[in-house]
Amino acid sequence: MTAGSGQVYVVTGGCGFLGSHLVRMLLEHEKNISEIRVFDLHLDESLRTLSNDRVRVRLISGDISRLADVQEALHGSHLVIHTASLVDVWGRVPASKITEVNVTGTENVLQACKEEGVQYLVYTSSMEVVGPNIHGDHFYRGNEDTEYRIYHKEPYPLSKAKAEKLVLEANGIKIKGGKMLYTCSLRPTGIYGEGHELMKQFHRQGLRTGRCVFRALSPAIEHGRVYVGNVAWMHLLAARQLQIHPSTLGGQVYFCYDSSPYKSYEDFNMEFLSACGFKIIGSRPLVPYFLLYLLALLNVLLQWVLHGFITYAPILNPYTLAVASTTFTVQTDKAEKHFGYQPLYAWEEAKMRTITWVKSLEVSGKDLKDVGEKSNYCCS
Ligand SMILES: NC(=O)c1ccc[n+]([C@@H]2O[C@H](COP(=O)([O-])OP(=O)(O)OC[C@H]3O[C@@H](n4cnc5c(N)ncnc54)[C@H](O)[C@@H]3O)[C@@H](O)[C@H]2O)c1
Ligand SMILES: CC(C)[C@@H](O)CC[C@@H](C)[C@H]1CC[C@H]2[C@@H]3[C@H](O)C=C4C[C@@H](O)CC[C@]4(C)[C@H]3CC[C@]12C
Repeated sequence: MTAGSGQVYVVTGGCGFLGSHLVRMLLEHEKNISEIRVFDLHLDESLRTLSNDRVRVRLISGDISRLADVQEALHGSHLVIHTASLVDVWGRVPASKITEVNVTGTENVLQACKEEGVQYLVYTSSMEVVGPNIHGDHFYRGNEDTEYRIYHKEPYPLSKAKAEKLVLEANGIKIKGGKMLYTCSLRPTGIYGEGHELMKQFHRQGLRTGRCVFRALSPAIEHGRVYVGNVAWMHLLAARQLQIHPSTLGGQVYFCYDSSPYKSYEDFNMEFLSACGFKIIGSRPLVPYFLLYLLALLNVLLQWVLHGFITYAPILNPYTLAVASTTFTVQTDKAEKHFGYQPLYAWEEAKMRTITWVKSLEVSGKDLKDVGEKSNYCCS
């Protein structure tokens, strides 16, 4: 197939953690495309070099919350994978900004699909549109049909739930050219893998404490995690099959899953950090929950006091503690049944790829210098 004879895909948020893996996945495994438009507020110029004689990678700088930017990016395209989002549960940005990007931005994508005659939209949603809620209701090996007391108060999950609802309701609407728009929504659980910003923070934090991770969460609380490569693969397959079987996938939601083990958030992270000599201290939480909650409240107070002077957004706050302390695991085969999804990467490979990347953080030495670590000190 010569360049230019295939389809044009738009990946919003294509320079992000998931987005950049998705662009590479499309380049490697999707033979029906001739152009990938990477639409993002913050461009990663290295993606431009991924163009080859078959597929052009075109970087488009734009703001998803500006309709004109989105219309221009979607003009003449065939399909949109909408991953752009402000992922913030730490109070880094105002709630209004999260709504503007995640909800208004999604409205703009839908409006642009309608006006530009783009027939297919795959939306990157999140487990958070379901939970966990702050009541501590566990979601244990649940699926897309599991009843759950959904309760959102925080801006981020609220925005993802609103955006997903808009996307699903838009399935089947008439668009320019008399065609119909087909949409589906993918709900990843906690994504891990090469480039995960939060893992970088945990690594840096661990270096500051002599490669010791002090257990704060009960090991009995399980959190579903999914490898970024498998999330990208599921998006590719959903995009492909939405075009072939729109009545099957249209208006549907799918949890993203693979064979990553069910573990507590901390124990799962140690699967990678232990390869760098990190050790987790304590077989059960070292501090009582009420003390952790008080620390979380103190962080909220400090964030409020420092607001306007500096952005104080520590990992621990009442919301992240509640989420981390509530089991949320999925067990489903809906994506396999509807569009033949099977994880592309087995757990062992996903683990080794992630370990290789975490180890590269050490080789870069930047983290070590930042925390003044002199050697590979390992706590006893
Ligand atoms: N990371 C996870 O654990 C996780 C889990 C479930 C779902 N998700 C979802 O996956 C998607 C990608 O998340 P991620 O972890 O890769 O986050 P990320 O922050 O790495 O990527 C988001 C991208 O969106 C871009 N963006 C933000 N605001 C924009 C705007 N106004 N206009 C255009 N682009 C904008 C950012 O520049 C970034 O490149 C999001 O929709 C998120 O809700 C993430
Ligand atoms: C300070 C400790 C208690 C520390 O271990 C807390 C971990 C906590 C910051 C994370 C635990 C679960 C994470 C969330 C989960 O993986 C799913 C998410 C959905 C996604 O759409 C956005 C990110 C997140 C909310 C993710 C954020 C970090 C955690 C709360």
